[in-house]
Amino acid sequence: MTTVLTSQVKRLVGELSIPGDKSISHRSVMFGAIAHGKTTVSNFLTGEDCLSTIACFRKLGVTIHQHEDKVEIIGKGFDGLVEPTERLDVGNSGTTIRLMLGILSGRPFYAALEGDSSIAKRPMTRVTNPLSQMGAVIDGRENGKFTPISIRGGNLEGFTYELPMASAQVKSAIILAGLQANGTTTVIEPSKTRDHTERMIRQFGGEVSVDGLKVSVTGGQTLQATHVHVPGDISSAAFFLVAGAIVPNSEVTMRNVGINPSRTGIIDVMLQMGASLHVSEEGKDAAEPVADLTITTSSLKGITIEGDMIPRLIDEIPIIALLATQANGTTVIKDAEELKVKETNRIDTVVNELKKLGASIEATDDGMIIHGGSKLHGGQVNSYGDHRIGMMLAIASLISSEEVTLENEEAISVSYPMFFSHLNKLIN
Ligand SMILES: O=C(O)C1=C[C@@H](OP(=O)(O)O)[C@@H](O)[C@H](O)C1
Ligand SMILES: C=C(OP(=O)(O)O)C(=O)O
Repeated sequence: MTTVLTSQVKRLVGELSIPGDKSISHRSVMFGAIAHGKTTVSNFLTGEDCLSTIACFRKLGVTIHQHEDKVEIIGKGFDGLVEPTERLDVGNSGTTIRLMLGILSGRPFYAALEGDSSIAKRPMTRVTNPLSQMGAVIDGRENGKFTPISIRGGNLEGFTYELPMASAQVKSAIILAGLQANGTTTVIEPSKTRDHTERMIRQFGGEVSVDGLKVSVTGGQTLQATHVHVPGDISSAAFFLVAGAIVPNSEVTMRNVGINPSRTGIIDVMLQMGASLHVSEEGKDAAEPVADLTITTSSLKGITIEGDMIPRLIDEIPIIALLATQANGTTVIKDAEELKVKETNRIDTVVNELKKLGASIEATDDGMIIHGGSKLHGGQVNSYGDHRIGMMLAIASLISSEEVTLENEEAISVSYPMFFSHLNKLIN
């Protein structure tokens, strides 16, 4: 679908309640399914990715009731999962397929997994290799590299694995397998990635040991059902943080946003660039910290973003690139090769689409260089089916001097179905 976006907006003012965190919503269903008893979830994200996770676990025999953002999962432990009679369709969701492979690797049955045309291009050996080493039998297209993937789980042996890339999905898949393995499983990360899986193991009464970049679990633990209140998604809030910073005379407040330190790179980077961003009313929402965020328009300066900062803001790089087009000076983003294996190659799509609107931006092997101070003009842009690219372009349009049309706008409902209604609330 093609849509005409709103351009030349004078100011954004108001308050938003940001929908639930996508990573935590996926995990709430998965942990609810492998725990014993009735897990209840509130503020669940009803984005398409999380609905795919619910659909897959129903096919694995789990009873799940969902009404809007309330979910109930009747868990019967790992042993309660049954062989699915149909393929498991993960839609557009990398988190669903990779974490689910971790769970299935210890189950004594066969399952086949597939997703959409974007999932078909995303690398799976990063999870299938370590899970095979632990004892699962996995195959897939092109010698196991891509979907469709088939898996027959089995008796797993714990091991120690050094992650070749900073990936919370791979870390989580191995930990979920480790919970079913003989002995101890240890994952060593190159940089700290989001730790929602580790936090959730504890929330469900399990044990996990974390020592710097080393995470270990012992197999055979029994997890107990609990209540999960999902905090607002900082990756969704990021679009309005940037919008509030670059649309003149704006002031936007977002309530109850998750501020887990493994996710707050966007806050650190915006403050370093000179954004007027205020973090208040900090509290702890069960296992995860939350806060209210207020952004007002300010002048910004270019910076370098690299190293351990990258995993802390990996999904925010498209919107940070837009922010950088409005800063004084140059912003350099390095060490972000992982962007090439997301819903699209996000180095290429960000650079190509922002160029169409007049940005001065170039791709590098591991990131991009953005020269600030660009006046954006109108044009026809495309999300290429990538929700974060679609939302970044909708925010770019707010400061464009002419009409911007967006192709494949529907991708946005993967992570933020109410994105346009929230945006319109701030415009009016
Ligand atoms: O574990 C998770 O919930 C996620 C981890 C990240 O992916 P990688 O692990 O591939 O970096 C992130 O990009 C994705 O949106 C969600
Ligand atoms: C990369 C993302 O998600 P996933 O890997 O779950 O598809 C994302 O939401 O930006």
